[in-house]
Amino acid sequence: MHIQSQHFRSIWQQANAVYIIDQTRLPFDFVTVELTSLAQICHAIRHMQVRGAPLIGAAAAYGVALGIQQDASDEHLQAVVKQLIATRPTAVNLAWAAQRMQQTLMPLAVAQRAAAAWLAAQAIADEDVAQNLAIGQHGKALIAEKATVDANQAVNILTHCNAGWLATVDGGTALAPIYAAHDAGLKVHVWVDETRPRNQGASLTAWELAQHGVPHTVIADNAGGHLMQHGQVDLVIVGADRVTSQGDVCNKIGTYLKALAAFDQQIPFYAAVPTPTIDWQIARGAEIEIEMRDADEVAYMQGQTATGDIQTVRVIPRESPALNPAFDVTPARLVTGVITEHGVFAPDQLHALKTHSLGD
Ligand SMILES: CSC[C@@H](O)[C@@H](O)C(=O)COP(=O)(O)O
Repeated sequence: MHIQSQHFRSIWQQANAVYIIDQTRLPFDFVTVELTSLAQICHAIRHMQVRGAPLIGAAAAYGVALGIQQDASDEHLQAVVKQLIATRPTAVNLAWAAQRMQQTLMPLAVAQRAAAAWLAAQAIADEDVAQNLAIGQHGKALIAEKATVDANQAVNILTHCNAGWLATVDGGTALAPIYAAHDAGLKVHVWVDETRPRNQGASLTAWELAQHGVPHTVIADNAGGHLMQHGQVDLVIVGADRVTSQGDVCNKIGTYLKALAAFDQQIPFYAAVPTPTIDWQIARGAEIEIEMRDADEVAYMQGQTATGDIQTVRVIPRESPALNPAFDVTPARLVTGVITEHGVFAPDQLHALKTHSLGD
């Protein structure tokens, strides 16, 4: 069976447990995991069994629900929220979702909170799916504009990291317009950046696109600029972990270099994000905390041997240190537009969304 977003969400609740797809096992094994405690949710977020800004937001919401089942007092609820927010610093959806859970639950009687928490988490998950569907429709129009130049030629879209349905509850952000265009019969082809060090592009985006039947090619992270120079990229669409109020885009490390090359080649560069990814508290991308992850993620790579075994191998000298900043910031001046569930906005027009999102 081809596994597509319509068969699975990337996270779901059943009885008093939460289920996820273990993304550290893809593309080789499709494994679902049952999580029954706050500690297990925190571990899954930290170790990237679940990852992607919208998905870790939803995971945090379900984590609050799991964390308060035995004790829903004010003190414990606040401690649970704090613990979840500490798991990863950069994607703002995590703090947004945990804080929204707290704001929803605090006014309720303590005895009502455990049950209400499941409903509140479910609402966050459902909203994410609806937002991504809308992003898909708005972004599809941008792809369709490119397709009208020559309907027989595929529109070539470059993406970085994984911002597909696996990075969200369902539907994806950067991949939502691509799925919508492909499903509507438009010819698309996706250049998939491998996205070292964790290879979310090579392992996850490529897997998703293959399952969905979307034509794509995996490229080394360094190939994008060359392809742009040779007219082989029509537009770039990436996701984001946080977008500031003035439109600076924080996304997986390496995104900035793609934006620079796209700008130089006058290729449109879009970030696709649901509004919970916009941080209205921060104007400048320099204010965002960039997660520094374990250097071993750079020093080692995981792969499958010809006989099917999964192996982890070291790829740098034993004596060489490594550094692993997980995200970078693309300044607003390099960003053509931000594709949201409410439409496409130039970075300097994003503020028009503020009342919308805060009112949500
Ligand atoms: C949809 S989130 C934006 C993505 O492009 C990407 O940066 C991302 O998935 C976050 O990275 P990860 O470190 O895998 O959680």
